[in-house]
Amino acid sequence: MISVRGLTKDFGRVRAVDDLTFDVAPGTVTGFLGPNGAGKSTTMRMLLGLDRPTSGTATVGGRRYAEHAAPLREVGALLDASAVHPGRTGRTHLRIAARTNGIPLARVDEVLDRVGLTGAAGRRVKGYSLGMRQRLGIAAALLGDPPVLLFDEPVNGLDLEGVRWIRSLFRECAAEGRTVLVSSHLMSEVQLVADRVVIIGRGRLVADAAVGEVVGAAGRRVRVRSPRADALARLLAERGEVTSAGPDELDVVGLTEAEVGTAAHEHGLPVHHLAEVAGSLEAAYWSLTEGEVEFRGEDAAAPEQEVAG
Ligand SMILES: Nc1ncnc2c1ncn2[C@@H]1O[C@H](COP(=O)(O)OP(=O)(O)OP(=O)(O)O)[C@@H](O)[C@H]1O
Repeated sequence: MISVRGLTKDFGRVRAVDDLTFDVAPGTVTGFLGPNGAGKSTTMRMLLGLDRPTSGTATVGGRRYAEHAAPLREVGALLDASAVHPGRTGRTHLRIAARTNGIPLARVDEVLDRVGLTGAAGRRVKGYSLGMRQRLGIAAALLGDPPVLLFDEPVNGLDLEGVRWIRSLFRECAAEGRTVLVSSHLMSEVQLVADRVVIIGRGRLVADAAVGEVVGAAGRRVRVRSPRADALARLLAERGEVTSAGPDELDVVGLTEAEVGTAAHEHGLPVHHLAEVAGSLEAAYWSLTEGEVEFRGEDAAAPEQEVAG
């Protein structure tokens, strides 16, 4: 269980985290989202005792990091996969961590196996690819078999197979009853793997809810294509909210597929395509964090996903 209460962190005049309160429950994967500079890393660092809160508390299992007798057994974290001595082998890196934390050495080979690094364990880390370093960082996080896991941008540097692997690892960890908090800027990735999301902007809480709830709030719509889109738009505008989605294409909010199809049919307007479009986490994220972003391109449009059928 992760518990954040009134957490605030100032760096000089910059308020990086601003009165943040949320919980992350065991048995779930929770995505931790926010624009660059929103305060995700700072929050994670405070959970790990690496930064001291200006006020408020960040606890794991009911205690601050420093209050745990054996912190690696309580919380495992992947923050910066490059923070490993390059001259050491992967196995040596983990053995040192095990020894200094009173963890049996036999655990080292178990976690190497779990992250698929057994074959490379005897090689020096400087020869590792970015993906292998990520795997080593994840092995270190799992070393103490902790009930709470924190991952900061864990997908960075992983290839497609690595991404699939890490997705299933998160799910397995949650199924084992662990609390898994994963920060990411890859919205589609989070939508695939997370049960819940905590979204922050400028250090403040923007959303803390189930993924489905957040996506639902972004609003589903019906997309319809017709060679007589103008006439159809006039007709549908009497009943719902209609916007142009491209040449001959409309998006309709407030009507079902059946209502759009029936209305078109009744007025003899041809329809070449008709489908419900699901709101994506990305669309929800943009609408929730609008105004929370300090630096953003002019046309950061949010792509949507079409629901099959
Ligand atoms: N050690 C520090 N000294 C001064 N300012 C800092 C420090 N660490 C973070 N900040 C500032 O605090 C704010 C939050 O940064 P943080 O790295 O926590 O955001 P983030 O959400 O993790 O962003 P990103 O996705 O870019 O990693 C930013 O304005 C950042 O510049």
